[in-house]
Amino acid sequence: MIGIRIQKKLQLADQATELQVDINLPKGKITALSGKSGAGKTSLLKMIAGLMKPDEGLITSGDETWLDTSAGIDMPPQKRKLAFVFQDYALFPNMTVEGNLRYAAGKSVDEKLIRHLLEITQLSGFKKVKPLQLSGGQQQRLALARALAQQPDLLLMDEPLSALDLEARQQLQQELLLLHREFKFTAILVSHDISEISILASKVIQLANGRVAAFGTIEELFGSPDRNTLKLTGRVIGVEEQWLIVLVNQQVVRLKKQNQNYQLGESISVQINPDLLQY
Ligand SMILES: Nc1ncnc2c1ncn2[C@@H]1O[C@H](COP(=O)(O)OP(=O)(O)OP(=O)(O)O)[C@@H](O)[C@H]1O
Repeated sequence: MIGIRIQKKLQLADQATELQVDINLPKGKITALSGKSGAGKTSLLKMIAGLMKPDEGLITSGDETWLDTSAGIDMPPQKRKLAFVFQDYALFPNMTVEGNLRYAAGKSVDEKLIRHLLEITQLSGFKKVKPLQLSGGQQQRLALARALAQQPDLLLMDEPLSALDLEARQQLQQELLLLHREFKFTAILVSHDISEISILASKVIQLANGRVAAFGTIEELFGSPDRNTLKLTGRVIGVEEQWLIVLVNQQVVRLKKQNQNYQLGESISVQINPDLLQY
């Protein structure tokens, strides 16, 4: 488990002047971090990574303490076992695809892991190619593979797929899911995309007014009728075994099926947390 308790004075978008977060991240799961622009999502990631100093805080990863301001502990970023994937791929342009992975793996290169990562991200045929010769989707796959080659305790992803077009994005979501099934890494995923969150994350942290406004499963935040939810009309655009894919407010949402009799194109009533529809 990764324990995160931080406090920092910040001028946030919704007039709040302090970011205060106290959460325990479940191990081996992807947790989504959502909130409006300027809510403090990137700042929170930077503090976890050691790139921004909180006024007060305690961050632990298993038995390791990454930060404890009361004890004067502040582990430098390179010592914290974490990896990043950002929107802009930040790859080493002068190294080949394989070189990028080897460099990330460090001194103790696990050849089997490198081969496997190349295979699963469909980059085996591009081993000797430099990143700039790859498509956007391939570059982002390489960025993901490179992050996993580091075998981090925590993977931080800040809108990793938002620069890609819809098709590449949906494909990468599936691959990310495959990679997660295989490697069971613990991750935080900043995303504004409800369908992406519902596909990839098992829990969602919602930041608002400098606080954790909600922290729960997708169903708890998106679909529970006893919460402060909005009733909207959506159109069924996909029917899966347990899930319905619904277009609502120009967004694609994945909802648990209530019964078996849904038709493609049918209008249905859905209940959604309104805060999650305002981006
Ligand atoms: N180093 C810093 N010192 C002081 N304030 C900062 C610093 N970095 C960011 N901020 C402020 O903190 C607020 C939150 O910014 P942050 O980038 O964390 O938001 P965000 O939720 O990631 O937004 P977006 O979704 O637009 O990326 C902003 O108002 C920003 O101006």
